[in-house]
Amino acid sequence: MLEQVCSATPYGAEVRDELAELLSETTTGVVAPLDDQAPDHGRWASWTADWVGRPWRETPFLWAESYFFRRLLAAVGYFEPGPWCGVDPFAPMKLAELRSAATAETLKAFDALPGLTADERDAAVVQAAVWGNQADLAFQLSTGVSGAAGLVAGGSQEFWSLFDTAGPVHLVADNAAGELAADLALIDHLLTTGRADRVVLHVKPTPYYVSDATPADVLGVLRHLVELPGEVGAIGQRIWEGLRHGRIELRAHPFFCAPVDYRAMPDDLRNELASAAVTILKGDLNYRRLVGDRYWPATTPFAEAVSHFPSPVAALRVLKSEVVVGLDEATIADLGEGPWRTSGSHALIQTTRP
Ligand SMILES: O=P(O)(O)OC[C@H]1O[C@](O)(CO)[C@@H](O)[C@@H]1O
Repeated sequence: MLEQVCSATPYGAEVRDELAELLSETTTGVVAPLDDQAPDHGRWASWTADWVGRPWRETPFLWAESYFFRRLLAAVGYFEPGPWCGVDPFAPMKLAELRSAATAETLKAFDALPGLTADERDAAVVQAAVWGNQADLAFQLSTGVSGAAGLVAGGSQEFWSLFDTAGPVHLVADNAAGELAADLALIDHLLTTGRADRVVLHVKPTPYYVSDATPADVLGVLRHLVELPGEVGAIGQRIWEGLRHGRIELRAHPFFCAPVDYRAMPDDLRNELASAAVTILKGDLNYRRLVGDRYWPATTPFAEAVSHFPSPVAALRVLKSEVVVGLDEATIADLGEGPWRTSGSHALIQTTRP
């Protein structure tokens, strides 16, 4: 990943040296504190206090991944006044993904939506939002992604049955490019079918996990959509208007890049999500932060694992890590010992109300 970052942007020797030091520290060294004065310094000081000075290999994986991305941004001068201030080191990868043949195919598929029955449309937009999560650049770098084998839990009907109360729907997004386009199509469907009268879209405040969506990526995807013909262009236009008129709100709370799970949500975010009719959480990392990043027995009830969450929840996720709950014994027996938990070949839709 660090090599990709170096070849995607012509950083000078100083930045390249910082990245080389980060590689050496994270693979063989001990955790160093942040040495920048970015506005989030104080927050990170409390999240890192327990781990500074300890070997990286002893730190919890969820924490290590997040801190690695925070340190990577510092190393490329993202927070310091200078030429690289605010320059997203992953932007070239995200742009390439948005312009790729695979994304073009995903977007083209949305043109079929108007010709489907209402039930088929319901199923198609949920399916696109779930499997869009396969397109994840950090994951592709670490595994080389495989095909889609099937859902291990839930389905479109279970998902839609959750939308029977008034109030805003919150969607906590994951990756940019094709996945975000599918999420925007889902938001459009929520609004056009009257399942939601307002949607709040949460993205990351700063670049993260290579392909995670930031506000700049939302604009990039939206500009791409509105230039396309057909239904996908119409979806882009409606989302654009939704943002202009407040039916859709965009947020980038700092907690979405925090190295801790959702049990530690700060009060402002908790209070906001408490008013949600439903919160939709996309992707593997959000799932790990939702249920807790632990090797749970897979039969642990989903409702039990997410009982701390302040609103009804729908998790849409491709499985990319060992963490999974809410499966039944028969499904686990069918899946057997293979790499289904981590290969990206299986997905799930899980819902619950508090
Ligand atoms: O983009 P997503 O679906 O959150 O996936 C991110 C996942 O990819 C990895 O970074 C690498 O497999 C996992 O650690 C992480 O949970």
